[in-house]
Amino acid sequence: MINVKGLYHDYSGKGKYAVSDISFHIKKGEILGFLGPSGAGKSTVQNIMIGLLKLQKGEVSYDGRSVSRLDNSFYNNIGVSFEHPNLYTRLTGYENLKYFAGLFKVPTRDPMELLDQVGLIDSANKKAGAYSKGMKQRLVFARALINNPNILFLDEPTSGLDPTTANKIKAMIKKRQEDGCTILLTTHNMFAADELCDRVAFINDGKIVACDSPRNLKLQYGEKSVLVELQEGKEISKKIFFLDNEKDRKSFNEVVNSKNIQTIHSQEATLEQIFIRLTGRELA
Ligand SMILES: Nc1ncnc2c1ncn2[C@@H]1O[C@H](COP(=O)(O)OP(=O)(O)OP(=O)(O)O)[C@@H](O)[C@H]1O
Repeated sequence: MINVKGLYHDYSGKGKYAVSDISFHIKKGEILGFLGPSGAGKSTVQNIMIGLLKLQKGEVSYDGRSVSRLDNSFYNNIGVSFEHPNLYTRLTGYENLKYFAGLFKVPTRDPMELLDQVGLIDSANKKAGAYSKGMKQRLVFARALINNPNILFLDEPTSGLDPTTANKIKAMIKKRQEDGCTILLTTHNMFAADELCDRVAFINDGKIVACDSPRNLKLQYGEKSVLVELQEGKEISKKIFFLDNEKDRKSFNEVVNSKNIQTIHSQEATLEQIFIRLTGRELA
């Protein structure tokens, strides 16, 4: 569906690339996560993909059609939710959605229904300028869905939201996916990436360093280990056994046979631990 090949971008024009040799694809109905720290190049790629930044070198295509040849019909079918809200602050939440709905030449959603779904129905008639940061973010998210897009670009859709609201937004993203929408989700948040994405691309210093499903990344790069709580006399102790290590495996077997085990937990690597292992950098 979406194909990106050998993408480079140089803001300075002096051969200093903000992103270089970026290649990936997104299948129809798939959620691909872009996970990386600030300045890694996530927004640069996203902006080239939606035509906000000019394509300098490489290819970006939608069903075989190059981004440099896209017309208005493309914009009728995409939804974009940026991290930094760009809203009409003097218009109410409802008016913002109504205004944006009017820009599309395709059937649009009922603004009130969307405001309800993102938990803003009680603030529908308040000016967007008086909204809190999290409310603005939800309004921008609702705006991205107003035209029932086939392709969604979401930048940090759940950052800074309380868990209940974040779960609502995640459920809406999943619902869009079930309806066949293809989604690029950009985030620093490994939990959001793990929960929502079919595949995750780790991006660091303008390059993709790994791209696979969260499960495969964990299997390929994580260390398999188990944490065991043991009762020894009156004492309870904890031990970690790394299952790729033969000596640890033997000791683990002995412990299992000793019947002193209170609890066993498998220790799965997190996407952040794998990111650090691959890049030497933290996500935050
Ligand atoms: N308009 C610009 N002019 C010059 N350099 C830029 C511009 N925008 C981004 N950059 C640089 O390009 C690199 C990649 O930035 P980008 O914004 O794509 O990263 P990001 O991963 O999206 O970061 P964040 O998570 O903070 O949004 C950084 O070194 C940044 O300083």
